[in-house]
Amino acid sequence: MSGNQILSVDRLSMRFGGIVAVNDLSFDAERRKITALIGPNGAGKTTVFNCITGFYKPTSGAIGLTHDDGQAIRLERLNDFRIAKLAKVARTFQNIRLFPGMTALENLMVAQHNALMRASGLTFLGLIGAPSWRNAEQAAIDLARTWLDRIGLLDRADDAAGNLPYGDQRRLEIARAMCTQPALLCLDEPAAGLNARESAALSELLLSIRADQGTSILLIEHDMSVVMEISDHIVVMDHGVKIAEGTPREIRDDPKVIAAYLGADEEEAIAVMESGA
Ligand SMILES: Nc1ncnc2c1ncn2[C@@H]1O[C@H](COP(=O)(O)OP(=O)(O)OP(=O)(O)O)[C@@H](O)[C@H]1O
Repeated sequence: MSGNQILSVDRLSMRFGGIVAVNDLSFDAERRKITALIGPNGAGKTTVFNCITGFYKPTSGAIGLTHDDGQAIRLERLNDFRIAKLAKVARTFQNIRLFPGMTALENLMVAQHNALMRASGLTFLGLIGAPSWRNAEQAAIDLARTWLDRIGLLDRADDAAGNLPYGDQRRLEIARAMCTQPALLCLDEPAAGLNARESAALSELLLSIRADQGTSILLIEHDMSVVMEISDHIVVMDHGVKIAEGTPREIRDDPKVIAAYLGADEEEAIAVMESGA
């Protein structure tokens, strides 16, 4: 870690009645890097996302986000709307949540609703067609079209989002999140259900977002080919706790991680590794 963190999760815990979904978890995500949060089913990954994005109020712990200009924001004190607006954290969900009856372009325009409402003077300037509103609307259309182009869907701008192939819908969701111009992009299993070609396109898109926009990315993903290829840093959870963190190479060779995925203990995992299985 370079000390240039955008996100700092400090001793986060989340309980649901008797279930401890996240237990005293601490990790950092570095600015302009891709950090992956991995672990077996039920490890607590989505719960961490829900705490970061304000869908859950953590039982205890702190979640700090620091903008480029040094402004520090405590996310656990804000609701989801303010986290999106003030902290500029955007997310996607495990299940696609596009507006299926709206066009691809319209889905990207909706994402810019807050900026457009401000420019419209809360609709008045929009109603009279003021130049400031028209400029803002054109800028929103341009941004939406830029992202459609980036994901290879410009020629399908006017098609209903629900009619697009599954892999295209996944990329459209990411484009929609990017239209909010986030500082931190949180993606919950973006490769779920994708074939090998679509997964490769996704990896390419995420690497280009990191390189071109300088956006910091936090990624939950079960597809290890994607995780190992694009992550700068990996945090591994099991049963609500962090069991390892490091580079893809360090994580790949960690017996604790292999044991967690096999549902075995560490010694069995070492035996599996040594057997070359
Ligand atoms: N709202 C909730 N109420 C009760 N229990 C919950 C709630 N949300 C999550 N849990 C429990 O917390 C634990 C962690 O769940 P979580 O969905 O965070 O895991 P995950 O690592 O994201 O799993 P997966 O990879 O399967 O999506 C599970 O035991 C789950 O049943």
